[in-house]
Amino acid sequence: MATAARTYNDAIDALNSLQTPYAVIEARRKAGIRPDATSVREMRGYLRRIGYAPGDLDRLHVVHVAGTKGKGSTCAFVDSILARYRRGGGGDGGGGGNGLPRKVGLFTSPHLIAVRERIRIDSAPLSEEAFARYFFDVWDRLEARPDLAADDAPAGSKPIYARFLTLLSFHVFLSEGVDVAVYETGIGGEYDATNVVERPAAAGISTLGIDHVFVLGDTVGKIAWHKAGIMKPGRPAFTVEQAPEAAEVLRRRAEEKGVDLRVLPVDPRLRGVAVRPDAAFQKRNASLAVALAEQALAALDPSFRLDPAGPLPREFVDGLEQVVWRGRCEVKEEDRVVWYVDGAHTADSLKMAARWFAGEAGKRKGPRVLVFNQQGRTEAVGFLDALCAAVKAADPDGVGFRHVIFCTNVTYKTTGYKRDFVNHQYNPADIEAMTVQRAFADKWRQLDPGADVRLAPSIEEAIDAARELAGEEDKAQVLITGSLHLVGGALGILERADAL
Ligand SMILES: Nc1ncnc2c1ncn2[C@@H]1O[C@H](COP(=O)(O)OP(=O)(O)OP(=O)(O)O)[C@@H](O)[C@H]1O
Ligand SMILES: [Mg+2]
Ligand SMILES: [Mg+2]
Repeated sequence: MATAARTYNDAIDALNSLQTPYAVIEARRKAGIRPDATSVREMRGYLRRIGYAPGDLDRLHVVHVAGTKGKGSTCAFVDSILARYRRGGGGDGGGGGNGLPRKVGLFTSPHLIAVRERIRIDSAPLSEEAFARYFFDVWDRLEARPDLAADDAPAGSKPIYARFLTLLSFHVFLSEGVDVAVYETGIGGEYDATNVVERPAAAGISTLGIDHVFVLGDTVGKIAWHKAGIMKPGRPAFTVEQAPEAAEVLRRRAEEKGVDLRVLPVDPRLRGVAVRPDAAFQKRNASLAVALAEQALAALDPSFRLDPAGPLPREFVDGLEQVVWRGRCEVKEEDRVVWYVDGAHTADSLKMAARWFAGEAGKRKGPRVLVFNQQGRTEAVGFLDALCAAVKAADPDGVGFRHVIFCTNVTYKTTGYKRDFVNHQYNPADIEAMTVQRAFADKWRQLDPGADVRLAPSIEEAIDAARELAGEEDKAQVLITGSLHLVGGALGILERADAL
């Protein structure tokens, strides 16, 4: 990388060069190579190479969140609550002086609209300028000290995409004086890049289910083992009610580690708090967030305690009710279309999304339309049954989706991918031939022979096609779901600008 190239776009190009190519992923899969403890050792090596020791991360009072579903939502709730306590910030919590957060960091994945939204300070995505500057700091430090910690991180090497971003977040937050940072794990927990954090203010495990089977295992128990890896001895840990197999693994792992793991029911203090959507899963996320935010505030001010008998302070209520977490259960209304946008991409979360859409769209007339993709995951064919059935069952006419459009995640018809969405991890030949989309279409025709099933080579063309499907009088009711990349691209197109 030439040192003259230093813009945001240059940073994203450099970052994209750290993606593991499709061929390498395939080779590893075939050889059965899974991540193991070397990944965290490697992270420690890189951390040292960019100038930090794991103990430096203690200054961030990290709230660490793992889980199959609801990680991002839980993190967003915690961030939004903490924002109300920021010194000089939002609510009247700002007057208190000591013991309040000065700056709050938020690290989430994947991104919806732009890479830089994964690293936020005081809820705002890092600016392009700051992202580029910090990005090349880290890049240069890695190159300047190739030999340091060569045992853990091979000399001359660079960390892969997600690990680089995690290192970048530490550099950003420590440089900016962040004193509470909320961290979403990438994949799993035990071997996740974020697991270099040794003394979190609190760890939280959201709802467990099946995802990333190749890396984490094919049962909820095996998956729970990985997620449990973020719990640290002597540090507070929380989870929500889980499937029995998962609950048992979490309990055992907590015991081994000497962690007092608290299993939270839906918090009764949420009664009367308008959490959106008004669904059980979101109340579980909110319950977890309340406990995590309380621990974070207590880490800065040991006298901070919520009244267990309730009610929640205004700051908590506002934080929960006013959270902004885009691409999840979003509704956007146009002249001829109501768009329902949700980034669900696992079997369980797609069921939630279908139920949510069926409930909302059920209040209106107009043809129901599905825009769906899930690139590179053939098992997603199996997610379509529940989606089809849930929407059909909730339709008084028993029709369900009248039109179904399967598209790729290519953003635009003519110019291809937005830079932030370039993905080397999928087989380009499959995208070109629309292999997965064809398999989805075949499946849907079996599930519902009455539906009009189509393919679209890009998100833009899928949206154009959906707009044509509005009834004479009634707006088309369009659910866009299956992939966060699809949803992010769609929001960018619908808003004709970066939705950031
Ligand atoms: N606790 C939950 N249980 C089941 N589904 C959920 C839960 N929380 C959220 N969802 C669904 O999953 C979608 C993604 O939520 P969120 O971004 O919070 O999850 P995540 O764990 O960060 O997922 P990702 O794997 O994309 O990082 C939501 O739009 C919603 O449909
Ligand atoms: Mg995931
Ligand atoms: Mg997420």
